[in-house]
Amino acid sequence: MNWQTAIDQIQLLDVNVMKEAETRLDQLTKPQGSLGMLEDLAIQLAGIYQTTRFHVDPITSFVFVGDHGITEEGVSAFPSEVTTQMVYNFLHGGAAINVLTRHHDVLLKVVDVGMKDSIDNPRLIQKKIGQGTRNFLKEKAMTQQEAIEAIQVGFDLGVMEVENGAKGLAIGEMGIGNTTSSAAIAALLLQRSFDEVVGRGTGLNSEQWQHKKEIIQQALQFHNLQPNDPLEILATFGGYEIAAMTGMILAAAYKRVPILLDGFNTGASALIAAKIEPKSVLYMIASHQSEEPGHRHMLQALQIYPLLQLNLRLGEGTGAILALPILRSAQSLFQEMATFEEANVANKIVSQN
Ligand SMILES: Cc1cc2ncn([C@H]3O[C@H](COP(=O)(O)O)[C@@H](O)[C@H]3O)c2cc1C
Ligand SMILES: O=C(O)c1cccnc1
Repeated sequence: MNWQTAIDQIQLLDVNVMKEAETRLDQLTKPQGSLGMLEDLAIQLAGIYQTTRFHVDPITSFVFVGDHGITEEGVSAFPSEVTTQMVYNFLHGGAAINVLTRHHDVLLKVVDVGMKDSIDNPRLIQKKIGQGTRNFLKEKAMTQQEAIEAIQVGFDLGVMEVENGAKGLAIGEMGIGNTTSSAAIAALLLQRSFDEVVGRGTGLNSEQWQHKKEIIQQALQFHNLQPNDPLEILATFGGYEIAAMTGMILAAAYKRVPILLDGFNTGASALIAAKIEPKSVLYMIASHQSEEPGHRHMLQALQIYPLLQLNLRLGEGTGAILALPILRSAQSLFQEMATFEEANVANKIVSQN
């Protein structure tokens, strides 16, 4: 299915099931609202799945990989070769996302959407659209057609995963230089200052951070785009992996499953998805708030609230998997707690006089 056609079918959450969930939550043996955001989560999940008997497992975690031409400008603390080196690490099971997905029983899939190099390994899903993006200080990172195709990659993988039984999707990325792409997207879409949305990525010092801000400022001036054309913004400043994650978000909304976001780069994909189809936001779960300063502003603009704040600044989908126990807990509490009536617990304050 073409994603541009499919998104017209994205629906709102089921408000009737959400009301049913809310009523049940208020009958459970706890003061009303005392499970805080876990209650909001249970209600959101019921609305997404259109049933109060929802199950969030199995969840599949995707890492989308792409290289970035903007690395020529010295915007990352690491050389761009690290993208490929980390893909070998993913394939051998040694990266943080490998450990977390193993620990939490989640299937991990790694997708080459736009690496410079190619790795011939059956465990790497081959969906290369281009060999790294172009340097967006000088030209558009991708053509609109490339961006559309990269969105389709993520969309198709998401749809297929849900059709094969996944009840939820988690996204993450690997691509040296991609926080520069995401910061440019955020600066434009959020209309915020460079100090607010440009961070230190993998660990720039103050001088390098200043340089990164200047590069982004120059690039924004050079392309001079308006904030109302998400595809053009994505093509100009984005990456193949950022586009593919946008596609997977749209697929989750289309197939009515939750999409667990991670940090700053998934946030950029989410901003683009929200501009393309605002209803997609209803299916998003903000797992955590990253150390990248712009992430907070992204989540605020999307009006989604992070479950965790662990000072993570890694990516790969790590924060998404760390939030999974909270989703599972929300589900179990909602479905297994006794009601006041079942447990014979008084649910009204007894007057003292
Ligand atoms: C060893 C290593 C593992 C990573 N895993 C994720 N990232 C993260 O850092 C990169 C973005 O930061 P910047 O824009 O500063 O290059 C992305 O690949 C992101 O996923 C990593 C970075 C490194 C160095
Ligand atoms: O917030 C993130 O996900 C992040 C931060 C720094 C580098 N890469 C990713």
